[in-house]
Amino acid sequence: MQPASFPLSSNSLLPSFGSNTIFSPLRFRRLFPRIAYSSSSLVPTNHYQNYRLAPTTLRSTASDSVPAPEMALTDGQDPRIARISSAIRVIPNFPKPGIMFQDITTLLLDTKAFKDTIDLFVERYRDKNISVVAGIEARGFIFGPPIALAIGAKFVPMRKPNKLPGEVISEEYSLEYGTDKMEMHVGAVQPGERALVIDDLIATGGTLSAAIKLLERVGVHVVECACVIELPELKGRERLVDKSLFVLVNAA
Ligand SMILES: O=P(O)(O)OC[C@H]1O[C@H](OP(=O)(O)OP(=O)(O)O)[C@H](O)[C@@H]1O
Ligand SMILES: Nc1ncnc2[nH]cnc12
Repeated sequence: MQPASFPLSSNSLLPSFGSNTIFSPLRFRRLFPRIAYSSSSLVPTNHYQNYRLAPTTLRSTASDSVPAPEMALTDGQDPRIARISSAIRVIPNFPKPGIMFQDITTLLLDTKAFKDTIDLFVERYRDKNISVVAGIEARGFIFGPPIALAIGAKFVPMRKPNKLPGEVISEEYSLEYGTDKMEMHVGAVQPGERALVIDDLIATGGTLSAAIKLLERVGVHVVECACVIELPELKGRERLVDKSLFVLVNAA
C-alpha cells in the first residue's frame, strides 16, 4: 500500500516551476514570440463574469517569479509542452465582454498535441495506485476518460445540478456573487479509494475545491488535482489549501 500522499516530484520528463507547473508563458514568449499568448491581465470579480481585461500589456505571472534554479529546469522542458500551449486558442470577449476564453477545442483538433496532453498526465499518474479519475463537467469529461483508461482507473463524472439520473450527493460552493453546486452519484466511489481530479482549467479554484470536498466527504483520498491550464492571477491554487495541483500551461 502506498503512503496516502505520494511525492509527485518533477523529473527530467516533467520539469517543474516549483509549483507543479511545467510551462510558463514568459519563457514561451521568448522561444516563440509570434505565437505568444495575448498579454491580457485578468482581474477577478466573479467566476466567468470576472476575467475582466485590464487595459495593461505584459505582466509577470506567478511562474515568472520562481527562483532561478527552478527556472533553469525549464531549459530542458519537455518539447511537447510548447505544442500543447500553442494549440490552445484564446478567444477575447467570450462568453462575456472582457473575458479571455481559453479554448481547448483547438487542442483537440491537433491529434499530436491532444495525445501529448493525455500522455503527460498518464506518465505522471500511472503506477500511483489511483483507482478513480474524477472529471469535472464539462471539459474534464474530455481529458478524464482517456487518462482513466490508460492508468486502469474508473472514471467518475462530477456534474452540474440535476444532470445525474441516480441518487446523488452534492456540494455547494460559492462564487463571488451567488453559489453553484456539483453532484456525484452515490456509490460511484468507496471510502479509502485514491482519486485524481481532472479539469481543463483552474481559475478561482472554486470548482476544484468543491470536487475535493465532495470526494473527501465520502472518504476518498484526493491524491492530486490536474488541469491543462491555470490562470495564476486568480490564485485558485491557494484555495486548494494543502492539495497538490499539477498544470501543464500557465495562461497570463
Ligand atoms: O476555478 P474556477 O473559477 O472554479 O473555474 C474553473 C471552471 O470554469 C470552467 O468551467 P465552466 O464554469 O465554464 O463550466 P463548463 O465547463 O460547463 O462550461 C472550467 O472548465 C472549470 O471547470
Ligand atoms: N478564461 C477562461 N477560459 C476558459 N474557461 C474558463 N473558466 C473560467 N475562466 C475561463
